[in-house]
Amino acid sequence: MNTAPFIAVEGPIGAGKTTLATMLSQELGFPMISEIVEDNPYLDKFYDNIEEWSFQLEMFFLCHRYKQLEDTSHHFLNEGQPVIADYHIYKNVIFAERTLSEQQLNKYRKIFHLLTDDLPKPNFIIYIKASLPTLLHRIEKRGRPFEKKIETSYLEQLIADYDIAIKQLQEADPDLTVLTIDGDSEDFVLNKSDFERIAAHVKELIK
Ligand SMILES: Nc1ncnc2c1ncn2[C@@H]1O[C@H](COP(=O)(O)OP(=O)(O)OP(=O)(O)O)[C@@H](O)[C@H]1O
Ligand SMILES: Nc1nc(=O)c2ncn([C@H]3C[C@H](O)[C@@H](CO)O3)c2[nH]1
Repeated sequence: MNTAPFIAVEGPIGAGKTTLATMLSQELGFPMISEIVEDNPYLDKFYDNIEEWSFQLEMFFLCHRYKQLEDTSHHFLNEGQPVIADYHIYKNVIFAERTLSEQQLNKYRKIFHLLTDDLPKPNFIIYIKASLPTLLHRIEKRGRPFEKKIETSYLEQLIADYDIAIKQLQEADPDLTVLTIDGDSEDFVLNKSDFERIAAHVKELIK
């Protein structure tokens, strides 16, 4: 079990996870681990045809995150070095439940548990909640070509899935601290005082 702070920034697609995790990593001086996007060979295909490519994509994310968290455990957390990540490993399940068929999901769950049960889990989650218009605006602003195919209904479902999942994680682990940020009203990119308030809150929590 890791005792050093392990912070995960979470929230639906485009909520600002990577942006906030990067800013906090600089502010706190913690190394950051970040998910693979541009070099992911399946994302483009997946958004073209979710049914056809979901198993490949979910397995790709799972294997990539597994390796990253194993390395993080060896090199940082086991050495008492705090870490910040722009994802929580449970994100795999949130997406898999939304994208896989029942049969695929049964197989996936077994592999997920085999791979992740003994991995270090974050003791802090910064959950960026944001509404559909905010997410659509940020995804458009970021301009990844393959994300132009994202359906509004998919995003809407993920917003609801995230609320449920964060609650479940909290209920399952009394030692987990969740800091929820209103991504619609708090603008940590353009408003310096918003970021300073979030950073001060995080510093207080991990003291
Ligand atoms: N609080 C904010 N105010 C304004 N713009 C923001 C804010 N947070 C993020 N952005 C912008 O929104 C876009 C998406 O942010 P980012 O890539 O950090 O999201 P993400 O949650 O990591 O996305 P993904 O789920 O795809 O990994 C970026 O262009 C970023 O600059
Ligand atoms: N299906 C699916 N499963 C995941 O575990 C997952 N993690 C991230 N993503 C998508 C969201 C962004 O478009 C892009 C970058 O975060 O990748 C995922 N998609």
